[in-house]
Order: sequence, then structure tokens, then C-alpha cells
Amino acid sequence: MARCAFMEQLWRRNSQCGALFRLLQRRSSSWVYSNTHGFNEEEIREKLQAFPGGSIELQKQDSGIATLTINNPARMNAFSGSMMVSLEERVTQLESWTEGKGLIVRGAAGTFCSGSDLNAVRAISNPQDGMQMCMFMQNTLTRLLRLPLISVALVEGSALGGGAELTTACDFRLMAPGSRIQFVHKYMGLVPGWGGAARLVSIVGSSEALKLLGGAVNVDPDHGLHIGLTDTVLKGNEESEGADGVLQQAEEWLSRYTKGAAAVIQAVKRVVLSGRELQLCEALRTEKEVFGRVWGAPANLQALANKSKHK
Ligand SMILES: CC[C@@H](C(=O)O)C(=O)SCCNC(=O)CCNC(=O)[C@H](O)C(C)(C)COP(=O)(O)OP(=O)(O)OC[C@H]1O[C@@H](n2cnc3c(N)ncnc32)[C@H](O)[C@@H]1OP(=O)(O)O
Repeated sequence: MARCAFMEQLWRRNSQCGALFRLLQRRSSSWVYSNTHGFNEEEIREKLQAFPGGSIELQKQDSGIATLTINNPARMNAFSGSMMVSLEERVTQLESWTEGKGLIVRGAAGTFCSGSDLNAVRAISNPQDGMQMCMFMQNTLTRLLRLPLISVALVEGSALGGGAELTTACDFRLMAPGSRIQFVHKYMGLVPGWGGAARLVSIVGSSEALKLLGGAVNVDPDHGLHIGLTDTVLKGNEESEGADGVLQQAEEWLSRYTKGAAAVIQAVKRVVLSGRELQLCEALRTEKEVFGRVWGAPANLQALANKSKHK
């Protein structure tokens, strides 16, 4: 609160700082936890870095679609501590990608992600570190979902535990044949801690979420479609052309929604996000603000000059 009041004062004192203010406000409003909640980011970052292994790869394409790959195949793409830190850094990079429109999150070597690296989990199993890791990952995955990009989780193989939670931090879930999403937390004596339960409720409703978590249900693509967790089922690599057919299919699926100017696609994501997360009055004000940024902007002027018809 004190930080917000200070930023507002700064903005009022010098209106030229308006753009910077809005940038900072947008950034800080994406964070769930700060030091006022007892979150010590630097300390947990350092502790997580002590558990190395794997990597998070980010590949940005000229098309405006980026691919984020969870890469730790020797451990079924489980998240080591350093991968958690790296994911946060990749999200920071994506937050300032002005040409970006879409994002595909996938795992390396034909499987999605088996959650936290259990070796790291065992080593930091005290409640204090667990809470700090939980806040770190909630902040990161909230920022991932709030990116001004349309995001899809491309699920091949297994998405287990934290991996299942990660799929809910994307706007859409595309599943390959034979893949599964399973919130196995109950079997680990846990509940989701990366924000996965809250997001799951908003995706499938509280009744289905209760079944998925209470039963640690193995959700295959058909079941996923049935309950609305899955948005589409892809063809297998062998049925599609090319060495990485599922990735190509995911790109084609996503590109239906990312055609057009980046500023407009990002605006689309922002208005839907505010409708999803905010109270109606606040969502309407945000929509007005976003509308003000695209009204009379190049894409709008171009469309007017073209006398566009929408047959
Ligand atoms: C806070 C915790 C919670 C969260 O963050 O929300 C979690 O995520 S807890 C983790 C939940 N995930 C699991 O419990 C997965 C456990 N693993 C499995 O069930 C299986 O390994 C598998 C993923 C279904 C794959 O089975 P299979 O195809 O038979 O392969 P292997 O079992 O031989 O696995 C290969 C290799 O990978 C290691 N592995 C797999 N998952 C993890 C993991 N989460 N952490 C660390 N290591 C993992 C597995 O141990 C094998 O290694 P080696 O024995 O050295 O070959």
C-alpha cells in the first residue's frame, strides 16, 4: 500500500512520469506477494539456486509466438530450484516483449512436467521454506497467466503435481493423444500450492475441481474435453506431418487467435483478463483505458483507411 501511495504521489508530481508509473503499476499489480506478506524474494531465490539442474528455454519467433520449454528430461521435466528461478526470469523477459502475441508452454522430449523436483522438495521440506517457495511460484505463475499474450499449455505425456498446476497458468490447454493431467498432490499429502487450485476452480468450476483434487483423477484428453479443462485434442506426431507435428498443430491452433497487430492482440488479452479477474466496475474502467490505447492507433487508422468489410 505504502509503495502504491508513493508511486501515485510521484505520478501526480510529474505527469511526464505517467508512462513509467503505468508500467510500474502494471508490474506490481501482477504480483500476489511482496515483503508486506512476509515474502523474502532474494532469500528464497538464493535457496532455490542451490538446487540446480535442467533449464527453461525461451524461443521468440518473428510471428509473435514464443515457445517456453521446461527442459529436465532426465527427471521427466521436474522443476529444480534453479528452473523455478529461471522461469521467473523468462516471464520477466516476456513481460516486456512488445511484439509478442502468443506463447506455447511445453515440456522437452515428449512429456510436459512432473511437478517439483522431489529431491529439492525433500531438502526444503520445512514449512518456512515451503511457504516462501509457494509464494515465489504463485507470483511467477500469476504473472505468466497475466502476460499480455494468448498462452497455451501443449500437454504431451504427463503433467503431474506442479506440472498440472502449470497448465492452469495458461489461457488454453491442448492435449496430445495419450497425454494426461493429474493433480497428484493428495498422494503426496499436499494440496496445490502454486495457485493451481484457485485457477482450476475458475476453469472447470468448484464441483469438478473438488473431484479432480479429491480423487487425484487422471484426466485423459477426452475427459479433459468433457469437463472443459482441455480446449482441443491434437493429432499424434505420427498422424501429422513433420518431426514435431504436435508443436506445429499447437502453433496453427494459436495463430487463429494471434493474427493481426501485436498491440491489438495484447489489448484483447488485457480486456479479457480484466473481465476474468476484476469486479465489474473496475473491469469496465480497465476496458475503457485499453480501448483508449487502441482507438486512433495505427491498426485502427489502417482499418478505417482500408474501409474494411467483414463478410
Ligand atoms: C510442492 C509439491 C508439488 C507441487 O509442486 O505442487 C509437486 O509437484 S510434488 C511432485 C509431484 N510429482 C510426482 O510425484 C511425480 C513422481 N514421478 C512419477 O510418478 C513417475 O516418475 C512418472 C513421472 C509418472 C514417470 O514414470 P516413468 O515413465 O516410469 O519414469 P521413471 O519413474 O523411471 O522416471 C524417470 C526419472 O525421472 C525421475 N523423476 C520423475 N519425476 C520426478 C520428480 N518430480 N522429481 C524428481 N525426479 C523425478 C525419476 O525418479 C526417474 O529418475 P531415476 O530413478 O534417476 O531414473
